Amino acid sequence: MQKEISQAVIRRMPRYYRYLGELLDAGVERISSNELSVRMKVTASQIRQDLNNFGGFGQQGYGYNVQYLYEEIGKILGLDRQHNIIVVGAGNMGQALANYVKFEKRGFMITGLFDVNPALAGLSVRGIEIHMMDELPEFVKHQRVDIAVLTLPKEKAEQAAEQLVKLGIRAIWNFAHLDLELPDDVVVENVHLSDSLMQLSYNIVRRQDNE
Ligand SMILES: NC(=O)c1ccc[n+]([C@@H]2O[C@H](COP(=O)([O-])OP(=O)(O)OC[C@H]3O[C@@H](n4cnc5c(N)ncnc54)[C@H](O)[C@@H]3O)[C@@H](O)[C@H]2O)c1
Repeated sequence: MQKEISQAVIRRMPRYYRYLGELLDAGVERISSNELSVRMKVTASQIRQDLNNFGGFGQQGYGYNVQYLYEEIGKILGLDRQHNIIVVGAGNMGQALANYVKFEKRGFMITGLFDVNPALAGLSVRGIEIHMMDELPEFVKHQRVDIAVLTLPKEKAEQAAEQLVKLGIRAIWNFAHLDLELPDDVVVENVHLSDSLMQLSYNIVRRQDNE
């Protein structure tokens, strides 16, 4: 059985991946955990500990091979395979996500948008068609869907998620403002930009109070 890795470690992985990608673009072939720690502002021991969860990857006296580490972390994060995505709720947020081309570079392919507003039927965003919700069962029957993105009003999110789960979708990237609770075999990532904004606000206030 695979060793269970803590979610805290997993949450740090995309950041390693991003930094290593930047190093690769800059032509850096190898890096020590000390150098990486200075760039990333985390301790070298944290980096070693994190990467040891997956078997290390470093060599004593050599450091890390950037290309190798980048690819290995990519595999850990499942970026070595294609994920087909549908977007449920083709309003501002849904269309903005569909317009973002960089997801494709990482293997996340948006294959369809879905909505209930008949005014959007048959329109497309960057060549990706907007379908009506009642077409969803047929779509899912013919096309593999790995992830559903929820960008519809909060009040409609729970019901839509249940429908998606019934249709066999096992991963949900939820942008609606509620924390979805779904069966254990469904993975959910709730994204709340406003949480991040409130965190920023807290730090602004704290700084002002200390001035
Ligand atoms: N998580 C975040 O950080 C974040 C940031 C911005 C917005 N949001 C949330 O994202 C959601 C969408 O925001 P928006 O600005 O794009 O809103 P919007 O009104 O522009 O778009 C919502 C779309 O969902 C469609 N819709 C309504 N009911 C539906 C259903 N049952 N099935 C499918 N589609 C349905 C509407 O017709 C509309 O096109 C909202 O819940 C909003 O609160 C979240």
